[in-house]
Amino acid sequence: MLPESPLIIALDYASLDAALCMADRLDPARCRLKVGKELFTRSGPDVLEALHGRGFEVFLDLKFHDIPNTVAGAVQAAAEQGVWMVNVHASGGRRMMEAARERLERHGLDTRLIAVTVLTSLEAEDLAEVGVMASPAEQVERLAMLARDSGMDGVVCSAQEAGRLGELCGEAFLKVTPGIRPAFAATGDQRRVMTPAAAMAAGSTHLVVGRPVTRAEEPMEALDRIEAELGLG
Ligand SMILES: O=c1ccn([C@@H]2O[C@H](COP(=O)(O)O)[C@@H](O)[C@H]2O)c(=O)[nH]1
Repeated sequence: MLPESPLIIALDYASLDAALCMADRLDPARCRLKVGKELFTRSGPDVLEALHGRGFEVFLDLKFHDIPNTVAGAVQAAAEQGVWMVNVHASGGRRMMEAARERLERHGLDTRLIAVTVLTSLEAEDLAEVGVMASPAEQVERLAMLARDSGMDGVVCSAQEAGRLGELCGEAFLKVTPGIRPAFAATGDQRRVMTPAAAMAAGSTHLVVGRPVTRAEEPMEALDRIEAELGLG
């Protein structure tokens, strides 16, 4: 793995075969991979073993959100399967995040643990409908500071908030940003989006890219274009 590559490709596929077909076209020296709810629910831990066997570092994006004891157990289970990164929802609260952190420490597990702030598919009206009257930027700041104070290594946020979080939480605090949309890609269900180059300039530490690559007619060409935009390779 080239440590300077910020790219995490989201393997959002409905079968293990389809996911591995894409993984076999990718290079662990050029990107990390993300396994999310759909693929993990269909394939279970087998997908992690298969990707680790191919040399990839894996972000298990299951966004745990439950009572502290349950989330701590889930985070431990993920870490014991060797994933590079795992996440919880910051809105699960301080005690939940602290329990997850404490569990990893107690077992000597060094998996990165980050917290989702406000999903990149949400905008102000969506937050208002669920009773959050703050703007997305304000809510992201609130949850990011809580996540930092609860021992998280970083957060999932949109690139639009990354710069401000750098000021508030420091450069070393991870800003993992989905909602990455190169100029050639459709926005789809995402709302708080940015291009790859703009996201890096804004302070993202990692870029999560799914459909702009995985649903492209020529996925490798799409990845090449993103890397060229970032000056990689
Ligand atoms: O706030 C969030 C948190 C997670 N995601 C996940 O990232 C990818 C994005 O995929 P695209 O196809 O590039 O939109 C996807 O797996 C989401 O579950 C997010 O988009 N926003």
